[in-house]
Amino acid sequence: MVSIDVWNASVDFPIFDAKSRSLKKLALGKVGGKIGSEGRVPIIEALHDINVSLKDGDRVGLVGHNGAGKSTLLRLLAGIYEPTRGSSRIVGKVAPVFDLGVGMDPEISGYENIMIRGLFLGMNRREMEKRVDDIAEFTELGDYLSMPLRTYSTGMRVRLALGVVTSIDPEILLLDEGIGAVDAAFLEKARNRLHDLVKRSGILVFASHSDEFLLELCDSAIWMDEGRMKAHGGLREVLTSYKGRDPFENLSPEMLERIGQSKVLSGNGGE
Ligand SMILES: Nc1ncnc2c1ncn2[C@@H]1O[C@H](COP(=O)(O)OP(=O)(O)OP(=O)(O)O)[C@@H](O)[C@H]1O
Repeated sequence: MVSIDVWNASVDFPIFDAKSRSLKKLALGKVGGKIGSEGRVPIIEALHDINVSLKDGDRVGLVGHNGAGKSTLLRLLAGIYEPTRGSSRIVGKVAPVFDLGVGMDPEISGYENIMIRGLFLGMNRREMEKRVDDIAEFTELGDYLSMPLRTYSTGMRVRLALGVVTSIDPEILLLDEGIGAVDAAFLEKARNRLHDLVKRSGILVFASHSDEFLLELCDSAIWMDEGRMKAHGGLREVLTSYKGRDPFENLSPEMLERIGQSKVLSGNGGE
């Protein structure tokens, strides 16, 4: 059984080379975590007193302004960051998808990169060998898959990365919004694969600024603000408080169909 538990966790980043004048300016800014200082070294408190308990089947969206702590929280949930204070326990294999390009080697071929990236995301060689033809077909890269990755355009790299990411079987899937950067036509094609991926995942946590993606993939949400959890609950209610308007209003008929009528009617994502 997969689960993530975080108790009273904080994550600090001490900044050893900060300049005092620019720091004053930052403290007045609207975005980012809280900057304090212990002794002479300024500390960015990226996360403060976080309590989360996630179990199999949870699909959680992470929302909040730039610098609110979403990516840091994802890294804490992945076990990449240890809490500076408090504690956490992660049960299950984590697939962290923070940057589609991570784990790609420009000097080796597309085929070899499919393998390497799959291993990085927790699959084994046999599992990847079974999937490679399907991924190759999805990317539509044809003979390019035998060429070194450095010869690819940005969009071609994203196709490859999305092909691999959507082929894995994750117990805990942690997604940062990089997937939003793909061109619309290809994203449309990736959409079904993305849905299937989420269906196969035990736990999903997805940081995104896109209502549309959140509505499609999540049913609950956490609102981060200055490193704190400002709200945690049903997707509709959290998005409404965060945005100041109901995201379910004025949805296009296609969108309504995509996210499912029951989710809209239940109001809180069926919680
Ligand atoms: N490695 C780091 N060193 C120092 N400070 C950091 C580091 N990573 C994040 N921070 C700080 O922690 C705070 C939270 O950053 P984080 O990247 O988690 O925000 P975010 O909500 O993901 O933002 P965005 O929506 O802009 O991606 C910010 O104030 C940021 O400056």
